[in-house]
Amino acid sequence: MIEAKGLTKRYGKKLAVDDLTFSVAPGRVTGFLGPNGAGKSTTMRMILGLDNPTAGDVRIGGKRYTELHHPLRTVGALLDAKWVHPNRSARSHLTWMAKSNKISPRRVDEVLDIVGLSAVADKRAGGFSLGMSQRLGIAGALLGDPEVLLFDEPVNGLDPEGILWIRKFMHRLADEGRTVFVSSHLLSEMALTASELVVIGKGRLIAQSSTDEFVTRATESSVKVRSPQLDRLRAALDRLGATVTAEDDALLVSGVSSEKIGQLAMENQVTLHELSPQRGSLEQAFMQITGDSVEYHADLESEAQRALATTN
Ligand SMILES: Nc1ncnc2c1ncn2[C@@H]1O[C@H](COP(=O)(O)OP(=O)(O)OP(=O)(O)O)[C@@H](O)[C@H]1O
Repeated sequence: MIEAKGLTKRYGKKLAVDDLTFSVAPGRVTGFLGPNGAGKSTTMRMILGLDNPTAGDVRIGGKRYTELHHPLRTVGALLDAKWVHPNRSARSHLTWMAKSNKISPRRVDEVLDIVGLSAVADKRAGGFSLGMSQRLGIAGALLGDPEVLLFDEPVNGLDPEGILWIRKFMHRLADEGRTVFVSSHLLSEMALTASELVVIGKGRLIAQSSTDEFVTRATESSVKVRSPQLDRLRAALDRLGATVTAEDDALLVSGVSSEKIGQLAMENQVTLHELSPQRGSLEQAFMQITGDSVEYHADLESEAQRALATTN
């Protein structure tokens, strides 16, 4: 469990992280979304004790990072996959990490196996592809068998196979009951990977909710209706004040729930061939929410606060 309360970081005049309060629960993958410069890396660095908050605090399992006796056994992180010394082999890099954290050298072979690098364990890390480097970084994060894992943009630059591997791996870690917090600006990827989202913009919290809720709340929801008596249904919808658009042999209705449309159809003896709520994509939701419109920001911030109030 990660809990941030009023987390704030100021660099000179720049407020990089502004009063962030959110929590990340175990047993699921939580995505950390925000446009470039939103403050994701700064937040992750504060979780890991690499930067001190200007105000507020962030705890892992109730403790600040600096209070953890064996940090690597509590929290593992992949921040930058390319920080490994290029002349070191994967095994010697991990052995060095294990030694300096009092972790049994046996664990090195275990994590190499978990991430599928056993066959290249003695090769120079400098010759690794990005995908292999990411796996090595993840092996390092797993060394202490930690409950909490942080990944900063883990799929950046990976090919589809590498992306799929990371996605499945995150799910596996969450299924093992771990807390998995992963930042990305690849929204469609997050929609497939994360079941929960923490969304920030300009250092501030915009939303914390399930991925489904986030998309439904942020994109205009409409309902597609097909019927052999569309004209009659349309007239009834017009009387109700719904917004109706004709689309091929169907109507797209917004402002009225699918339940209400079904009820209306029955009351007007209209046969329905389709009644399907249309969902927006995570991209649409994200662009709408983090777009530059100040008014919209204000709206969603209060909406986010309401959402938080109901979950607290
Ligand atoms: N050490 C620093 N000194 C001054 N400003 C900083 C420092 N680190 C970050 N910033 C600024 O703080 C803001 C947040 O940066 P941060 O890297 O946390 O964002 P991010 O969401 O991770 O962005 P990206 O997706 O581009 O990595 C940016 O405006 C950045 O320029």
